[in-house]
Amino acid sequence: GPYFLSTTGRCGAIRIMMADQGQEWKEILIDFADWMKGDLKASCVFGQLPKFEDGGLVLYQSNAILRHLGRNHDAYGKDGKEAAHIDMMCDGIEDLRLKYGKMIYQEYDTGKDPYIKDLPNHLDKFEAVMAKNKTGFLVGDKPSFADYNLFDVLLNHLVLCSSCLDTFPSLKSFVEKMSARPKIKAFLDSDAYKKLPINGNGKQ
Ligand SMILES: N[C@@H](CCC(=O)N[C@@H](CS(=O)(=O)O)C(=O)NCC(=O)O)C(=O)O
Repeated sequence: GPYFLSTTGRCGAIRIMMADQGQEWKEILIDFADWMKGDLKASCVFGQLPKFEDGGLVLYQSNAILRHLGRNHDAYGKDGKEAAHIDMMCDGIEDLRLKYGKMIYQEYDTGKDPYIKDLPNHLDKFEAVMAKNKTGFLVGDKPSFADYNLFDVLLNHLVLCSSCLDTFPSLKSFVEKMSARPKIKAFLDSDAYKKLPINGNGKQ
């Protein structure tokens, strides 16, 4: 099965997607001291983790890994139009992930409260898409890699602010339904998941 060298920040959606598909994987969480020695970093295409290996395939870039899993597990839409919309949603989620990461890594103490205050202006966009699609997923009528990506981002934001979905019923229901999927529930309840920090600097 797949094997990946992970960091903390951008592997949550990958793990949840593989868990939901019943895929076993091996994972090495690289610790900061080892990383700072530099030789592993020098071997990474972009000098960054996660690194994902699946048979002979070696991939970097968390969203490319999600798309690879989407293609291989029928989680990339039923046709080109759905795939395009799934790509669009994944890119929108990436924009939110970048904002969240900037706050976490660069300005947590001063930026957390303003970030939480502004958060509804970003979550309302995903609420509208989820409410309009009516299937309980972002695009089409079954989970795509964009759904696993959104689910991970929302779980992280619920740790940051437990009430952040209280005014977004479609997103709240989405999180409840995804959390209740048997293989995801088992994974989220596992010690392996619980011991993982959300972000590399320990802030959440
Ligand atoms: N666009 C890349 C970004 C990867 C990235 O930022 N990796 C960070 C770790 S994390 O933020 O994803 O947790 C890293 O390797 N940082 C170490 C370094 O840049 O030396 C992706 O999506 O995978």
